[in-house]
Amino acid sequence: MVLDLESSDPLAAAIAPPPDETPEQRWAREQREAQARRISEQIDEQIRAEKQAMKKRKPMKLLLLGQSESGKSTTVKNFQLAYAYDAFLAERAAWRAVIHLNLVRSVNSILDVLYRELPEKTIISDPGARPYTPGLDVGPLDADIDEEDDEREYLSDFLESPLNDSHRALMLRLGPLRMVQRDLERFLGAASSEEVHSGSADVAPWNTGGWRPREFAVTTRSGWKTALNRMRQPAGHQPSLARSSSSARHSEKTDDAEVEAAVEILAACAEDMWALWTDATVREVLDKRSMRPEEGPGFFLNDVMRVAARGFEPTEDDVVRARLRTMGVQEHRILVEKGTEAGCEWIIYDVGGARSLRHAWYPYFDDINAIIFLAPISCFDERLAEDKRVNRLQDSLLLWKAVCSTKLLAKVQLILFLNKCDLLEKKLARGVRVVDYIPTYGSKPNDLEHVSRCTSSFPLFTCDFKDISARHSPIARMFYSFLTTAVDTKATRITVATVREGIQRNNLKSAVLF
Ligand SMILES: Nc1nc2c(ncn2[C@@H]2O[C@H](COP(=O)(O)OP(=O)(O)OP(=O)(O)O)[C@@H](O)[C@H]2O)c(=O)[nH]1
Ligand SMILES: [Mg+2]
Repeated sequence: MVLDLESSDPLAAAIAPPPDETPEQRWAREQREAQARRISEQIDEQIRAEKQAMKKRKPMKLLLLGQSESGKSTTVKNFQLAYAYDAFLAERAAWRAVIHLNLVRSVNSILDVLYRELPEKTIISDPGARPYTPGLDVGPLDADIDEEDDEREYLSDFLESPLNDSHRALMLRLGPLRMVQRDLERFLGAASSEEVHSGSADVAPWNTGGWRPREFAVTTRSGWKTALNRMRQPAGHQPSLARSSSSARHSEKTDDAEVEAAVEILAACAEDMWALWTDATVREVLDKRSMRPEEGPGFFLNDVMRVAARGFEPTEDDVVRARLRTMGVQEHRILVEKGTEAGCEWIIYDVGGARSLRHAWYPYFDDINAIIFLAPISCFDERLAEDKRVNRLQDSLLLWKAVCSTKLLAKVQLILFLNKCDLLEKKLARGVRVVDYIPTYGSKPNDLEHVSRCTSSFPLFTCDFKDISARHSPIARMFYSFLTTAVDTKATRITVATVREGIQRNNLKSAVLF
């Protein structure tokens, strides 16, 4: 049988010339088709030229600013997810050790609190029961305790501790996690430590001459990229020149062995960690101390059975929620992989936000296209880790004021992300009252809508930032602000797209209308 292709292909049949086409009609059709081909070739050529131009164009430079734990690095991860997914995937496995560290840190900080509920005698009276590795310290890692309070509570707790023998046994079984924390911190380097220099470092050291030239500002050995690079080396990789000596190889082997040992200990402790987290008495003790690890950075206890399992592979969400602080300034190059702007390069500078690290920011103010300033809006009732006298929201406002008034940034687009809206909502729902921390809030409704929105009748957080921008910018500038939850990757993808397009066209529309 001969198959009539033309009649069996509906498309060919649809565009085929009519069978009774006259020579004039045929001439006209061929003219139309030639014209269509020319237009199509012109469009192809235009796209090719635009892509070429995109490649040649100067990269867009974006600087992320904000206090520590405001969500800057989390925002970078959202950019990578949206525009450099392959690069994001390449780093994903490397986050495993960081997530493990986040997990043990949560458990150890809970244990610290529980140890304070136990009379000291109880802890040391039964040392043989501790399945500890020699050299392991006993007691809390956290030195940030009010001694007097502790003693007072210790005396009363001695008489009636809510914890029983099975809690004590559980705590002892989880003891090896202290060693795991230390090993992982040593392995990941300085960025893994949450220790901050306390004291009264300036809110914006560049305004008081306290900044350093760029070459001293970049931390090459201790940032989170360095930590991740170490994790990314596959087994049997070629050692780098810097680490090719036999002692370096020896220390690499020790590191690998320690990380593997950490994985084993975590897997062995998984059920106990879950038992600790879900124990009603433990929760009561944490509540009594107003301790909410689930609202803190890098919280993975709800997923402990998955995260502590051997062979755990971090998901996208895990990576976005993982916490590793930024030291110095980290540069991320994002080559847009798809879409009309494929080939366009972005350089994102992610800075360390602690006060003691802000001296490194100033050299990056030069020659940038835009700044995203992150202010964690949920922090109205918290204090700075580096200076307990300072309210975190107040620090963000002062920092915003300093950035707005910096002359070198007068023509730079500033975009404000009022971040951590999810935590703000939870806090307000829990009954934490804004007026208790910001008396001027008065009797207005204590909900997200009123706290975060800027309206003439409820001028709170957003309005404060807007007023500062209007009053302190050297030349008039538009105010762009977004309410964000950077760990919500779906919602943040939309914000990031709006912001990226806006910066590219220098014409950003605000997501919040005023
Ligand atoms: N619940 C919640 N957590 C967030 C949000 N944004 C960031 N986080 C978490 O807050 C922690 C700190 O975020 P980072 O992005 O590391 O903060 P940073 O501003 O880079 O901090 P530094 O590097 O110290 O300057 C991480 O564990 C994030 O997962 C948010 O909107 N909601
Ligand atoms: Mg960071």
